Amino acid sequence: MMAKLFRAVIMGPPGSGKGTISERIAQSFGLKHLSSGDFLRENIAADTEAGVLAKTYIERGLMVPDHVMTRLLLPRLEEMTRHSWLMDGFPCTLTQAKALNSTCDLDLVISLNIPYETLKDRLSDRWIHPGSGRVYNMGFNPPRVQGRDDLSGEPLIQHDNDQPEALVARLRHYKDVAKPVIDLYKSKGILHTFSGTETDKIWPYINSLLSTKIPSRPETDTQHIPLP
Ligand SMILES: Nc1nc2c(ncn2[C@@H]2O[C@H](COP(=O)(O)OP(=O)(O)OP(=O)(O)O)[C@@H](O)[C@H]2O)c(=O)[nH]1
Ligand SMILES: Nc1ccn([C@@H]2O[C@H](COP(=O)(O)O)[C@@H](O)[C@H]2O)c(=O)n1
Repeated sequence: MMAKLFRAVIMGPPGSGKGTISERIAQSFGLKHLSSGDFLRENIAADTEAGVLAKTYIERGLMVPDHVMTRLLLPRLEEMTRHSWLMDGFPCTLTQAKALNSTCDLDLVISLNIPYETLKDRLSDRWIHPGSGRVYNMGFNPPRVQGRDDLSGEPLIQHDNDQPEALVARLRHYKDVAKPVIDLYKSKGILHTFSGTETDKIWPYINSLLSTKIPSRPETDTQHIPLP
């Protein structure tokens, strides 16, 4: 018999650990990790119409407009009729949340609440493999060879907008746009907020919450179909 599918969203400011925690959730509970940042990078690499448009915003450190994000992501989510998934980085505005709402019913929203000083330290030490989006941190999860991606051996880069000067504006923007989204999910009774400075300390709480919501790994109960 097929298990009930589970739909979750993870929210948080830049550097709060959404990607890191999503990977752990995906591994432990078999949810498909869908990253809005990865979708954007795939579309940019493939030169799609939405990708070309999105690139002009990302290059300037700006948020991609709602209509581009929804046009890009909602069709992908609609295809995922047989998967449990965890969406990372979308929705991040009320317009995006309302659009997602009209596509599916979410079971759970995880919101990460991480102090500014922690975000600043993490991001100034974040290194990225531009080809895959794989993320490293020189203290927390360093690459095996300094400055090189573990899988491809290609050089890692840092983003200018991860540096403290740009971060203040990004965080202010996040707070403004995320507040009504958080309020919406709170009013639906599906919001769970986790605060702290270390992913390893937050993770056990998220793990036990999900253990009460997802009885078994979905891929043992559903057919596993790769993403198109
Ligand atoms: N020192 C430290 N670094 C961490 C911890 N958790 C995650 N990181 C690192 O912090 C950085 C940000 O983590 P991500 O998982 O990319 O955060 P995110 O919320 O997905 O960030 P955005 O993609 O910018 O939205 C990465 O370099 C991680 O390796 C932690 O507990 N301690
Ligand atoms: N809802 C979103 C999500 C992301 N962006 C833009 O993509 C960039 C990369 O995203 P990551 O999650 O991989 O950091 C991000 O800096 C934004 O420019 C967006 O606009 N809207």
